[in-house]
Amino acid sequence: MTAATRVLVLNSGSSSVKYQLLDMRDHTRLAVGLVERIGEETSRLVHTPLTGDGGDGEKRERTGPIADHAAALEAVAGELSRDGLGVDSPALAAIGHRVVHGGLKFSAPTVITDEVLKEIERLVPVAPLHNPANITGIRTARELRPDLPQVAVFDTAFHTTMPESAARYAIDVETADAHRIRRYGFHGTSHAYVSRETARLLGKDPSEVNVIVLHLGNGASATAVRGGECVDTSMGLTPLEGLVMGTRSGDIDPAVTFHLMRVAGMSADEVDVLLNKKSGLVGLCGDNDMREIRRRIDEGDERARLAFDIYIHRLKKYIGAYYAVLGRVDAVAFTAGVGENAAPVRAAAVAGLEEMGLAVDADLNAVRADSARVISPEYARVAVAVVPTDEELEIARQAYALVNA
Ligand SMILES: Nc1ncnc2c1ncn2[C@@H]1O[C@H](COP(=O)(O)OP(=O)(O)O)[C@@H](O)[C@H]1O
Ligand SMILES: CC(=O)OP(=O)(O)O
Ligand SMILES: [Mg+2]
Repeated sequence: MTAATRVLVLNSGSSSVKYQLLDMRDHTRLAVGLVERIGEETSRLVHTPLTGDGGDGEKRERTGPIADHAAALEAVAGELSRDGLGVDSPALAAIGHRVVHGGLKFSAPTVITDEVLKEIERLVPVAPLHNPANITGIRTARELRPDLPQVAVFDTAFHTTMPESAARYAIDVETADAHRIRRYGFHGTSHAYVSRETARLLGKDPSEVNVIVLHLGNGASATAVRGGECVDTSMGLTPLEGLVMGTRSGDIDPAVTFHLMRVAGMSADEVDVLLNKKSGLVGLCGDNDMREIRRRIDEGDERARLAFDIYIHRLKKYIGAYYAVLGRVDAVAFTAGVGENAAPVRAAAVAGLEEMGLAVDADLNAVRADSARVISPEYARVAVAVVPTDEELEIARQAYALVNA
């Protein structure tokens, strides 16, 4: 009988599923893929079986409507089967799931029982774009392999070390406690992985370094990490607080909400949709993809320019804030889709911060690479780095460690 050493990881987002199948003996990727634009006519599945020696197999791509997350996961299971990597394989040790909101209960990876699933469902109102997709992923995977441990790895877990001074909102304590209103933070799996990889890049132990991690994807968040532990993060009760994002506003005066309800006659749900789906970059200029925004700026588009400037202004404020929170900063790490790929964002975010020891070398910043790298000049006191995130690998590691514990 084959030893069960593989882990399938499902990272279900609001309209996408990213997945990886890994062999945990040496962390070899056996297949990677993505289903995007779920629920639209132009859904796209890209599946790549990998040869195991680091080389890519033949990439398979198909477009056409995929109605929902359940259908997306069926399609993924089908693709894996075609390569002899089906979820029915006895080599599979666990399925690891990214779960965005774990509330107060979960600060570590957890084997999913009916009880755990119920708690994840209870948290839907505080992660309306994310937890429902995660739940569908879990249900579908359970139906496919009821015998296999399904492990939840929570975005919120890494942030449970935040001191109360950072985690509490300055609102009435009884009301806050009655409704579990506090700052939870998200993207924790990425912040944990990237802060560790940044320490490694500097040749130091994570316990020795203070890092500001800037996870800039569709959702975006900043975290202040002191000696390997999160001490502050920009997202709050929900993934809406903090930085300007693709479709989310990030920080606003909370009074905007009741102003919109009282004066503009909007319902709570309408405000929710406005701030989560019609704000951020898309609300400011109609596009949420940083590539498209840069292209428009190059053509002289003023709205795209303003959207970019607002995005950068907020980012810079958080760098300054977390510098102050940490007192001493060893590195600022850029990660996720925008952070890893958009050199103009990195350059603009630290421009003018030389007095704080922060600078970017234009040539190093322009290099395109898949590996972690320092992009600050030799003389700079603080290392600025690009550190690719790997939420799937981190989820696989945690899930595998748990089932083997
Ligand atoms: N080459 C690139 N240049 C600039 N931005 C990019 C590039 N590639 C991806 N992005 C940005 O990354 C975003 C997606 O980031 P990602 O981390 O994959 O997000 P998520 O996991 O939240 O879906 C895209 O919306 C786009 O704005
Ligand atoms: C929590 C969150 O914002 O996740 P994502 O960036 O995947 O939307
Ligand atoms: Mg992401």
